[in-house]
Amino acid sequence: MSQAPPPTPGPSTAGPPAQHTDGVVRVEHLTKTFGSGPGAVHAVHDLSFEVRPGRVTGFLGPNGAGKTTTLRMLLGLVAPTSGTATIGGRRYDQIERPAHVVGAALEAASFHPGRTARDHLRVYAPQVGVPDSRADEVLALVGLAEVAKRRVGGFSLGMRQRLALATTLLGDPPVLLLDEPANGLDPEGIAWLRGLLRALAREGRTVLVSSHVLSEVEQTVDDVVIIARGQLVHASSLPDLARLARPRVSVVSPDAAALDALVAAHGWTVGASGRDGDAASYELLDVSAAQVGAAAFGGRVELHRLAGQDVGLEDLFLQLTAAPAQQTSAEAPAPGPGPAPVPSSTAPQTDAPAGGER
Ligand SMILES: Nc1ncnc2c1ncn2[C@@H]1O[C@H](COP(=O)(O)OP(=O)(O)OP(=O)(O)O)[C@@H](O)[C@H]1O
Repeated sequence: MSQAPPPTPGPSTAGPPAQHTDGVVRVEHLTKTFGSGPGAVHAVHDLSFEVRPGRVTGFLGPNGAGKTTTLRMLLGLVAPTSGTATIGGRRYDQIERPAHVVGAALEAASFHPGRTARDHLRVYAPQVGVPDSRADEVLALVGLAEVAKRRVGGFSLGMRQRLALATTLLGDPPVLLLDEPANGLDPEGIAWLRGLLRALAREGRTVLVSSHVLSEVEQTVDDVVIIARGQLVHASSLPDLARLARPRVSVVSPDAAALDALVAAHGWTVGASGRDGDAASYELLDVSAAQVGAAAFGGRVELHRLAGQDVGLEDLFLQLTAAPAQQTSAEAPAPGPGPAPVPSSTAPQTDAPAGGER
């Protein structure tokens, strides 16, 4: 794929200036239940978070966590059961000239296969209220200038993703909501996307990017909002999330009593423990294998296993999203400039078969 030049979407190139917005995306006690009764699907439950301008925020969660439903509520495509979702303090239906305030790319956009990339954008340009020439500007921004006259039917998934992104940029919006934009991009394309999103945030835009894989956006995002089962599990800056990743040591001794005493004497934090006859196993947190090994050697405790593990961010993400939903950002040191977390309810969720509103 060809590289796009650095993005320079300025208001002067995109028609009339956007209406004033502080660019803050705010979700407050947002709940969406599809259907009712025993078949109801609790897609989003009492979800609250805030996304700030000038930063790229990863909106993360496993498949079915409720990311797309939340984005659809922000865009007025799905009515919340309760709670509010606003952009710059307004609900989507209250925003005048919304294409100049928020650009959104949800799931795989559908394009007329017989149209060229340029024509696709020229169809939208008058609706957005920008001149035709804006089509070529945004094609250049997303690295599609060379294929502007090719029919979209022959485009790869990655090229379609770029075209979807170009469409969102037509109105030069200060807020971008992108659902899995890295989907279908090759590594070079992902590196390119990272550069573009970071440049757009540097210009002061609010950039919210959803993904079900943290590692995909780890090098792109400043902040993370992590959800699971429709509820918030963590919101902070990325460095604060990284601080939650705790080193751990797995240790096994055939002498359970001796290992119990050693663990108790050192006051190590026990993540998990088990028994097998006279043998004991422990998973210890915030301690290194070298420290445990030295203590066992000094205390003459026989060990049959000693293994240290650094918990990577992806492991942490899996742990957070696998556990019952709970707010963990309070554990993180000084939240810094990340998204403001709002504790979510820990009411149990029931996943029921889909059906109802789309
Ligand atoms: N129109 C609908 N009717 C019924 N259930 C729905 C509807 N839309 C979404 N759901 C359900 O809501 C839950 C959340 O779905 P959603 O698409 O928001 O999750 P997601 O985090 O975006 O997942 P993915 O990463 O797979 O896109 C899922 O159980 C899904 O099946």
